[in-house]
Amino acid sequence: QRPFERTKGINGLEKIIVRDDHGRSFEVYMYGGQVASWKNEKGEELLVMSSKAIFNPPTPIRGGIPILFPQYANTGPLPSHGFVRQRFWEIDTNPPQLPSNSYYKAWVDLILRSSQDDLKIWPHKFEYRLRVHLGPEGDLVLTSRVKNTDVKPFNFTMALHPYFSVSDISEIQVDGLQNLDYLDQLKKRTRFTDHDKSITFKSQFDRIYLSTPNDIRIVDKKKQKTIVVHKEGQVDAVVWNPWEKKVEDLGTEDYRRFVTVESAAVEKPIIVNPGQEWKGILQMSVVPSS
Ligand SMILES: O=P(O)(O)OC[C@H]1O[C@H](O)[C@H](O)[C@@H](O)[C@@H]1O
Repeated sequence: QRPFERTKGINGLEKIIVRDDHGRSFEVYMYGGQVASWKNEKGEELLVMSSKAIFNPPTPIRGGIPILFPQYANTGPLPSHGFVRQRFWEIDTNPPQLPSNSYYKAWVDLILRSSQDDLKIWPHKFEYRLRVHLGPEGDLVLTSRVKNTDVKPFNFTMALHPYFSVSDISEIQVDGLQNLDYLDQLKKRTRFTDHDKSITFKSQFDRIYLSTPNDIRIVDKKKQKTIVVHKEGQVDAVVWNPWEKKVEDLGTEDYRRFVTVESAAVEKPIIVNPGQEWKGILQMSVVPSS
């Protein structure tokens, strides 16, 4: 394994920096296990951090890739989006092997175990293992493994919430979600079917697409790039842009620079039996397009 660098980030919060041999890199904060940066070989940042992000626990960090677990949004009794984005994760020094272990060149393994306090709000013992790695082409991959270390089954909803950098929100389109059902979060999660050829953005947008294909594309004509979002083990996808809606810790013009396309499990909670493990993959790559 390439050694990773453990250093102090904003406000003294600890972060890990991982680089590969081609000059690509990513950064993960121990707080939230949250990826805060992903750069290609030219040093270009591919994710967005809010210009007003607050690096002060227990406030969640606005930007990068928050992990929303064990509850997506306010779909249950927990605080919105669960609590792991507000916990301090640890380095996983002895992670169980993944099938494709030899393929990893630049990676880090983190772990979060439920604490006594967590058990008071969500009474299920778990271990959440997160591997973040750079693939051979500079793609960023998050492998999540959630183990039930308790004596009874539990279920959860979740999402990985990347703030993808785009040239301009009004210039991009999202492809791969045509003819699917979605829950419109701006209409009390009413169910509709999307008959548009592709998604474009003209105002606030907040939808949970249900049982989607594995690949979704964010086409950015201005940048001549396409971001491919590939997901496994999480059947839904959330697409969000707040537009003019006031978000406390987001700069007023920040919404123009990002879109979130989230790998999610919302409609059908994931059930994990005692001693068993759920695995999900989110792979993000940027490819040229005309
Ligand atoms: O403000 P947060 O709790 O970080 O949530 C940010 C956003 O997350 C998701 O994308 C939801 O679909 C949105 O409804 C929500 O506004």
